[in-house]
Amino acid sequence: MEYYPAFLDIEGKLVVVIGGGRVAFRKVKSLLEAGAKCRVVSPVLHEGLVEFRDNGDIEYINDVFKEEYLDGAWLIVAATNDPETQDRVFNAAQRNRIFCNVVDVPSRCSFIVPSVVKRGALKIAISTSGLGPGLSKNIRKELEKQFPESISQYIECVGKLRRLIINNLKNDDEKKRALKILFDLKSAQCFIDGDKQGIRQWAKKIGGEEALKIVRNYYG
Ligand SMILES: C[C@@]1(CC(=O)O)C2=NC(=C\c3[nH]c(c(CCC(=O)O)c3CC(=O)O)Cc3[nH]c(c(CC(=O)O)c3CCC(=O)O)/C=C3\N/C(=C\2)[C@@H](CCC(=O)O)[C@]3(C)CC(=O)O)/[C@H]1CCC(=O)O
Ligand SMILES: NC(=O)c1ccc[n+]([C@@H]2O[C@H](COP(=O)([O-])OP(=O)(O)OC[C@H]3O[C@@H](n4cnc5c(N)ncnc54)[C@H](O)[C@@H]3O)[C@@H](O)[C@H]2O)c1
Repeated sequence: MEYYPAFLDIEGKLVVVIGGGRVAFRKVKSLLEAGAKCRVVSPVLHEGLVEFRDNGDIEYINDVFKEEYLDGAWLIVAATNDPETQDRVFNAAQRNRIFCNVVDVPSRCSFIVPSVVKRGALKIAISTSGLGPGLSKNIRKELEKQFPESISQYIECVGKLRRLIINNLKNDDEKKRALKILFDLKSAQCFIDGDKQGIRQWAKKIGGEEALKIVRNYYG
């Protein structure tokens, strides 16, 4: 299967999760982190989901799957341990043209969930197209070592400096030159190492005093 990778704006949109076990909990957790509204349908709930329910983080329906519970969904996750229910959820989703993740049958997923390295605005999504989810997880752990938390500040700086370049430099060649320096990965290493002098030199080359002011907010 050749998948089309994309990042979804799921903020405030309803995702219906059928099933309330460990896998449902993992999917709900990441959906909530992305700002989705979650409706969980299951007669039994994993302890993490009980906590979400008690905190008012999810809408909980204490019942077995019924098609009407899919009303209003942008996405559906079928995370039960019952193959017949998984089939019914998938068929209803197909009929209604709603993307559906069937956690135990890759061939019945109209979307699959990647493993994700999260470093502020930087998200590195990893998938094996369903061949080895455990491998995706281990690749994530390796990449997390290469991209420590401090890289989040670098990404924030890059965003601000890029706006500065776009707003201030009208000459195409100058803009290109500044963007090339901006995106040079050597500067990422300066942030990882806490190399203030390197960061200042980088900023100065990009946009002089104005750029320096921006990075000073992060590194004095
Ligand atoms: C990435 C991650 C995202 C997430 O779930 O948030 C994710 N699975 C994760 C972990 C994980 N899943 C499984 C294990 C045990 C080891 C192993 O089997 O490998 C572990 C490891 C663990 O739990 O430690 C078992 C498993 N998974 C699927 C099946 C069904 C099958 O393959 O037939 C079975 C067998 C069930 C059984 O045996 O009954 C199916 C899928 N799992 C996917 C995603 C999609 C493909 C992703 C890709 O393209 O790589 C896909 C197709 C559908 C989907 O779920 O979207 C998350 C890691 C998050 C992280 O920590 O970074
Ligand atoms: N995709 C993945 O990442 C992944 C990882 C591990 C396992 N799995 C597979 O995912 C499935 C779920 O795993 P789990 O560990 O969460 O299982 P689990 O047994 O902990 O949970 C299953 C849940 O489904 C609910 N349920 C059963 N029938 C239902 C129905 N008709 N309507 C609503 N809810 C119903 C149960 O109440 C329970 O809460 C299993 O088939 C497992 O093999 C997938």
